[in-house]
Amino acid sequence: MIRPSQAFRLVYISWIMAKHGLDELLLSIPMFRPIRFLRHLMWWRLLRERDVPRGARIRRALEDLGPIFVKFGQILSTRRDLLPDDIARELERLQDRVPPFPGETARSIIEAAYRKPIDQIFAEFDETPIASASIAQVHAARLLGGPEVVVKVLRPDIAPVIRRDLGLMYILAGNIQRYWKEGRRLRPVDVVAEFEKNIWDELDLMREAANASQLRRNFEGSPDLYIPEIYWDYSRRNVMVMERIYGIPIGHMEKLRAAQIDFKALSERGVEIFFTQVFRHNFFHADMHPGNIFVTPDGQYIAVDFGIVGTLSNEDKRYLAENFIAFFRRDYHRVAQLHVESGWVPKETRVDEFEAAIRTVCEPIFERPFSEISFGQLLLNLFQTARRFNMEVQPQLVLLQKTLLNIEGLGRQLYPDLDLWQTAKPFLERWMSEQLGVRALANRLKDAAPQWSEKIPELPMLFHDTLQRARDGRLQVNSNPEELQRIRSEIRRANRRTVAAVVGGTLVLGAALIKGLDGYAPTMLAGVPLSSWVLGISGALVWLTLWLDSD
Ligand SMILES: Nc1ncnc2c1ncn2[C@@H]1O[C@H](COP(=O)(O)OP(=O)(O)OP(=O)(O)O)[C@@H](O)[C@H]1O
Repeated sequence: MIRPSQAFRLVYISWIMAKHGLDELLLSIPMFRPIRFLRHLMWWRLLRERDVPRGARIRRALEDLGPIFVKFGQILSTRRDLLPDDIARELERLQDRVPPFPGETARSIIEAAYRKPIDQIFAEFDETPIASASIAQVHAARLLGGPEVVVKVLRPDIAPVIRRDLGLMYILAGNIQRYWKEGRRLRPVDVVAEFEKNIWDELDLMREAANASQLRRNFEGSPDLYIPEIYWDYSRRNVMVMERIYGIPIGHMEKLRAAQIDFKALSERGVEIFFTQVFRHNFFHADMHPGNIFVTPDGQYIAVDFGIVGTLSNEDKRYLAENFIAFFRRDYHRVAQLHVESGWVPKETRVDEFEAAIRTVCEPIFERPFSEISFGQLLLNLFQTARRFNMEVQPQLVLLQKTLLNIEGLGRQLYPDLDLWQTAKPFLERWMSEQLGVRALANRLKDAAPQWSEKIPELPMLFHDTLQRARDGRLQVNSNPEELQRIRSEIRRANRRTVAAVVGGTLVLGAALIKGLDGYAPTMLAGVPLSSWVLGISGALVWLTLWLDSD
């Protein structure tokens, strides 16, 4: 059911879409058909630039619809596996820059979060933000103890706006899915659901602080990457305080050149850091846009903004590494086989057909020199192909592919001849050899060693205790209750069968004896020979026992 506030917003959305020439798209949805005539009242349709490409029109509409839609567009731009290229490229240009909220508001949010006046926390607090985005803004400050920090403050009242806009996105996505055949392929409702999860996560700065702490620990003492420290005592759900860093923004090539940075080494280090995060730490910074990366004069990277991170399962990592290696050997058969063996595509997929499809999309890529090949593009092509063969590409893999594209973009901007494969290959091959074969087994045993060293000293006592219980008849084996029940009724049945056999056998034997004696002088009971009584009763007993047995 649509609420009145949503209805107004829906009319506004329709208005904006019409303004950017997206009305055909909108009016193909039956819900909007009754207002089709409004189109003719929109005089600016006459002024509209008819030759503006559709991607640009969509981008402008999202910008007009506000920061939540802009954020949605940004995330959508990474779904190149779903979107046509022209639209994805335009959406990448969406800027998440919105007017800052007043510094005074930031101050009162901080005071409410700490329940004390701001001057009891900070010696200095700059009310003019360093940066302001749709979810939060960042202020420079200095703690009373002396260290320089930045304070990230969540936008006030952002949650209701997100809730309202998400509600509308679901309505639109539901209608697109229902009524627009071409749109169905894009799985709009799933896309909105994924966006919803991400955006709520970003509203908890404690989560971002925890991500930062984990990354900092992973790179403790590393000369390659520095992560600023989080001041936990001052971090809340809507306020986060961290060490202020100074570095040259990665996009400022002139400044990097002036600092005599070795661009080749820097770009290769970037790739290594990424692969280390994915394969060794299993935790990667997944928002690697240039605004979040800085470089120190001695060539060390610094990263900020930890709202989005990714992790991969061991299977995902194996999948990636094996696929990359097979790809670069141009062993498409192996790539196809890997997908079927691991169940990523249905078991009944024809390996030869899948192989041919992969070859078709990948061969043109290998036409170029290795130094120009993009891993991100390669993965993207693979995902697009695999999707045709019903592979559900997991969101964490899409996140990884997007980050890979960012890293490559940055790397090549720093050093256009960067040979990604040569940089990554030794790393991947080493990792694979650690996962497979004797070395992998040794590693796994080594990993399990601490548990073994705890358990082994307990073994003699355990052994002794078990034997003692067995001797005293106190040994109990715990199994699952259903299994125990099954075993119990089986034993009961066996017992009944034994009783039936013994009772039946004894009575029959008894009857035979009596019959033998009866032969000479039959003993009568109620006019029937005793042997017949015994035979009858034994038969009835055996029958009764067998009947009970059949439960
Ligand atoms: N520790 C820090 N030291 C110095 N500057 C920082 C620090 N953290 C963030 N900044 C500056 O603030 C800007 C915005 O920070 P951050 O990216 O964390 O905010 P955001 O709201 O997530 O923005 P966006 O979503 O646009 O990336 C950064 O690009 C950087 O210039």
